[in-house]
Amino acid sequence: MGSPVHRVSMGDTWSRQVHPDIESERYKQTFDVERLTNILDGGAQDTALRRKVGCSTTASLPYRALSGSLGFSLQHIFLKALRSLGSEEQIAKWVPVCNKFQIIGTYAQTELGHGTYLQGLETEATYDAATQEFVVHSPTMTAIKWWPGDLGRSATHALVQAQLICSGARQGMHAFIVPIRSLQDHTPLPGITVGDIGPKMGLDHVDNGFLQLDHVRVPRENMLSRFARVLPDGTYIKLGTAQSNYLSMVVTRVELLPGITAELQKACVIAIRYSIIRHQSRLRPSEPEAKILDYQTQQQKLLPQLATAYAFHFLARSLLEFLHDSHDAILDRDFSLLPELHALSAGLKAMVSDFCTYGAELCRRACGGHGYSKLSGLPSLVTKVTASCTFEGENTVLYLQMARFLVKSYQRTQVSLGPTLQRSLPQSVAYLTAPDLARCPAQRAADFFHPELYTTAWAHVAARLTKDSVHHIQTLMRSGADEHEAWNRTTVIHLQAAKAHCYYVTVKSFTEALEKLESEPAVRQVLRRLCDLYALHGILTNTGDFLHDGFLSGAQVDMARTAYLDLLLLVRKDAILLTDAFDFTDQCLNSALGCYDGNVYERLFDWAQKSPSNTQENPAYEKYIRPLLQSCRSKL
Ligand SMILES: CCCCCCCCCCCCC/C=C/C(=O)SCCNC(=O)CCNC(=O)[C@H](O)C(C)(C)COP(=O)(O)OP(=O)(O)OC[C@H]1O[C@@H](n2cnc3c(N)ncnc32)[C@H](O)[C@@H]1OP(=O)(O)O
Ligand SMILES: Cc1cc2nc3c(=O)[nH]c(=O)nc-3n(C[C@H](O)[C@H](O)[C@H](O)COP(=O)(O)OP(=O)(O)OC[C@H]3O[C@@H](n4cnc5c(N)ncnc54)[C@H](O)[C@@H]3O)c2cc1C
Repeated sequence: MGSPVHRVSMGDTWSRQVHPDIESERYKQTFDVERLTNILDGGAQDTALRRKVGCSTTASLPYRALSGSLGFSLQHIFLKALRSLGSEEQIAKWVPVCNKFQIIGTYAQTELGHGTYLQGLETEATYDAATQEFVVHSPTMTAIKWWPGDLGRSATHALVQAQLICSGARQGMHAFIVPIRSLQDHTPLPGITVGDIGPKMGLDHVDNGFLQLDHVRVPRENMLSRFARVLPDGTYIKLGTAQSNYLSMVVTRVELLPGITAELQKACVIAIRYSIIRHQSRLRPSEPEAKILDYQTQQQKLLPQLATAYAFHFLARSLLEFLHDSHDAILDRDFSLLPELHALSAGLKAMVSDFCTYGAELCRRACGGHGYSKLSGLPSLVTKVTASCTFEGENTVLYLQMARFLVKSYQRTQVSLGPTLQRSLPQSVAYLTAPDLARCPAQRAADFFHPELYTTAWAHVAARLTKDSVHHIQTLMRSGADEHEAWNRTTVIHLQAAKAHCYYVTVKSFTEALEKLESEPAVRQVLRRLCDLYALHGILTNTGDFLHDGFLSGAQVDMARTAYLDLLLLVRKDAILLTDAFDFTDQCLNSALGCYDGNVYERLFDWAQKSPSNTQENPAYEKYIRPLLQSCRSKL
């Protein structure tokens, strides 16, 4: 019995019955799907709430909970920046008008010439004490704000990140609320040149725009002043750190994780359901054509992606909890947790978006020709999730921020060892001072089904790569390179260390989530297999890192592979139920391949016949085809 949300439509006959191939996969329930959905949502009441407010999937709830009715849009990012960087008075003034959509906000930071390097942003906000205003200006063409979402046609206000100039000095990047369109007729205000940046790879529903500012004046009160203030006479009061005004990016990177993960979850649902319906070739000449999910290579393509989608769900939840636990302290200017929060938000946003993009494309390719059809829902999903590798911070740059944190944490262990250091090292890098196993203790394949064993293995590799990167820098500096050159010539190793650390954090958060499921043995067992699969898949796709110093032997890699291949068979049995638990509606999936009832071919044919090219006159016939055919006939 499917969950309530999945009553199949009462349309055509084929849409009234669930395809027997899918039905048979749901018949053998080894765990309660609805219970798993509840766990993903955070409880049965949360599932009911989500279904009631129309959230499409379990990943939506953290979003909705965070952003209220706004969903994840630029208005949400504008609001988040306001709450992070604004004073209580500014929050009280601007949040209500945002929530009532009396204004439409966007977050305008990136410029034509700079996106990553924030210290290079050129937009200026010069304080004029005579009028107590800031003059916000684009001094060069490369200073034009470029990319902000909803700026092209929609936004009425922009949160403009600009270099503050006051007290005769440049004070660095600060945030200013700048009205850009009239609330009466939506026309650009004086000094504002605004428009759309043109066609993009995807996300066509978002009007990314440009904004050129020509000496636009805004009142002193429009500089967000939680972490810095400008007094009426122009005196600059610093209340935070140089990077305090970067806080809203930290928050957004964390809050994007559920939405990015949902794209991989959707891709898995579509590709796995399709792989049950699609029969192609024969496993044995004497048998009927096989479900393609029964081929080990198809399992190898899709099931680690399913495991990743679950791993990232629990990772996102863990990081959201860390954000909630630390955010209030940071707003109160206790920045002790900010370095770790920044490093985690940067590195994990990079990893989640990288792997969700890779996984979504793998799911698309695993559907063969129909995966290339837009009717599958996969091409637009891939182009959408691809954007997340760039927006909110380009991934390489963000991995390097994580690496910077690892290097600094390790260098602290080099200067002073002892119990006080162990306590003071941030929790996510505590393994840097933990006693390190030189060799993996595994004696047989089954040993790799122990979370402690593979978590330790990942910690070992992350620690080794971090140490390698530090030693590489030190070697280069001993040979005469300065710190900047040494850093740059080590960034390839930094990236390896950051990625291994992110994998370790993900495995750890998944195992910790499982520890809380003692009262759900059946669900816990199926999730445990996914955790095992995620960890072992990572080891087997990075065996070099584990073999490098002999931590794993070749024989042990063979054991891990045996365990992994056995897991594929076990997870395959529950694959459909695990995709059902994400609780996507057919409408949300928007896929002829991924519908709950599995009637793929009927939908493909029905949707194809309804596509515009089949419902409108053929524009090419009169102009090209008929003249061509006639001219060829006349020559016969
Ligand atoms: C798939 C779809 C899913 C969802 C569906 C929704 C679809 C529609 C919605 C789409 C939403 C997208 C909206 C997108 C918005 C944007 O893209 S906004 C713009 C984002 N831009 C960036 O992220 C810029 C990236 N660059 C930076 O963050 C910084 O320039 C830098 C790279 C971090 C460098 O910083 P900088 O100060 O220049 O120098 P460093 O020397 O590296 O750092 C100095 C110290 O500061 C610390 N630090 C850096 N950043 C932060 C931070 N954010 N918070 C706290 N601390 C920070 C850094 O660690 C250094 O500290 P020490 O090591 O102690 O010195
Ligand atoms: C769909 C989409 C929506 C967006 N929405 C917004 C928005 O709403 N508001 C907003 O302000 N911005 C937005 N952006 C802009 C986005 O934040 C920037 O594009 C992003 O931060 C990357 O910066 P960049 O474009 O300058 O890339 P660059 O930094 O120029 O990247 C180009 C290459 O340079 C490399 N590189 C750069 N610096 C370094 C370094 N220090 N070390 C090593 N390699 C480096 C990068 O790794 C990359 O390979 C959006 C972008 C997209 C694609």
